Amino acid sequence: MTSTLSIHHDREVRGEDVEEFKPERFSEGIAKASKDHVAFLPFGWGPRICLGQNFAMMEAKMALAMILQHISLSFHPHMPMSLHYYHSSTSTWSSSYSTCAIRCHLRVEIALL
Ligand code: HEM
Repeated sequence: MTSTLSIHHDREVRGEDVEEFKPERFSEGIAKASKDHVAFLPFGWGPRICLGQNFAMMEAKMALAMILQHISLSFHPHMPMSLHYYHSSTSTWSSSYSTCAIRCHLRVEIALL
């Protein structure tokens, strides 16, 4: 049985900062987030791969969309911003997709209900 926890915390593959919360490590896609592009297996792999993978991803996107409806985002006027378009065919979740990643600092205002 493969240990997803040890794969996702392998310093040789992910670097010494593996324990740090750095979502920007995925800014150029899953394939470039580590030295081994197949070492990201949140839903397992092979014949016993998670049956709810697509459902879980859809739910996560819906939850994020619902949260974002109550948050106002604006670009920070003094922070640099870079915009990247990339295309990947190695995603676990889709055979092919195009994505735009904006690396910037945001001001977040949350509207309390
Ligand atoms: C973020 C959410 C989820 C994560 C990270 C996740 C992750 C996993 C992992 C790691 C496995 C084991 C795969 C393996 O043994 O190689 C698994 C199995 C499974 N998951 Fe999920 N899962 C999630 C959500 C769901 C949901 C929402 C459902 C159902 C609606 C679901 C149904 C299943 C089932 C039925 C299996 C067993 C598949 C089998 O043994 O053939 N999962 N999941």
